[in-house]
Amino acid sequence: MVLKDPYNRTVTNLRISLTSRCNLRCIYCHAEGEVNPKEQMSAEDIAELMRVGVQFGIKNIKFTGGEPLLRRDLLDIIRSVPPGVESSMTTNGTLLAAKAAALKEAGLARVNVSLDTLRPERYKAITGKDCLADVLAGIDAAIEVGLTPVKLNMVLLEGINEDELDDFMAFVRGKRDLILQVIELMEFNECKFHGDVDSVEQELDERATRIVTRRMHHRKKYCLDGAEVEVVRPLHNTEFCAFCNRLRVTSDGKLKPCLLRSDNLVDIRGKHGKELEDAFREAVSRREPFFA
Ligand SMILES: Nc1nc2c(ncn2[C@@H]2O[C@H](COP(=O)(O)OP(=O)(O)OP(=O)(O)O)[C@@H](O)[C@H]2O)c(=O)[nH]1
Ligand code: SF4
Ligand code: SF4
Repeated sequence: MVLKDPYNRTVTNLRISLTSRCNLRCIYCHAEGEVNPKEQMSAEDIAELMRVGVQFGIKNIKFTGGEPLLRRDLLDIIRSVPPGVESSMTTNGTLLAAKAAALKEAGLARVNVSLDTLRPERYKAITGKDCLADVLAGIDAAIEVGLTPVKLNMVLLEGINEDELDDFMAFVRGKRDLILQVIELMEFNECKFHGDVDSVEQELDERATRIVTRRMHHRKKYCLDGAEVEVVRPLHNTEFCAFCNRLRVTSDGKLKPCLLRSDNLVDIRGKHGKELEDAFREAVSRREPFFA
């Protein structure tokens, strides 16, 4: 049975934050909208939630964080993804190289890697750590073992990396396993680095040889000179919200109907069986497009 919210949006995508911890300190981090959680869902609770989700029509599961690779039981969690469901993970990539093969073997389909710059000194300025080489090794390893397509998540930051768009396109050009995602910064805490995604879209509109509209969020995917570029522009974008099919789960066990709201969460801590199913239905019924 596939659940629909009151705005006729089906929910097929479950995004589970596995931890709020991270080994980086990005200047713009929104921590998936979580505010200092103290608890963490157990692997067993996550497995049960995924089974309930599948009962209600979930087809894709995304593991996020913080940094999901910091969870010691990550492989167990991936192994418990129900059959027939595609699982993927968004990671900062710093710890990926050594773990890519095991992730693939456990059943993970693909990864998205956060990478805002290809220049070591900028990487350190943005994330607080001088470890760009580790991330690049992680991307190579992910491609090598087939965690593909690997999407590079580049958050557009004014005055910091807007001049690197062509470098990023050159980086993904001709590599069928690599997709560039240019992401609009979401300002949770007054952040002054909001890059101009509209101009990027305009430029891509002019240069692209093919433009595809994805079902999810109606995101645009541009093909140009052998490079594939997707633009993620959520702010004040009513179409993005109208085609949102995602339900989030915070690392401490709350269903979160919208990334940008924290006032309508459904607590699932200690809930099992019928109670958990009811909570799932309740969370879907609380979903509203943020920008309407
Ligand atoms: N407002 C909003 N932003 C989102 C949503 N989903 C993803 N984003 C933004 O998109 C960025 C990239 O998301 P990822 O976790 O890498 O995954 P994705 O690109 O959305 O999903 P896939 O294409 O399935 O890999 C996130 O950091 C958010 O900034 C959403 O539902 N609402
Ligand atoms: S890698 Fe992601 S979770 Fe970690 S600090 Fe950066 S933005 Fe936040
Ligand atoms: S802002 Fe909320 S409703 Fe809009 S796309 Fe993001 S999660 Fe969905």
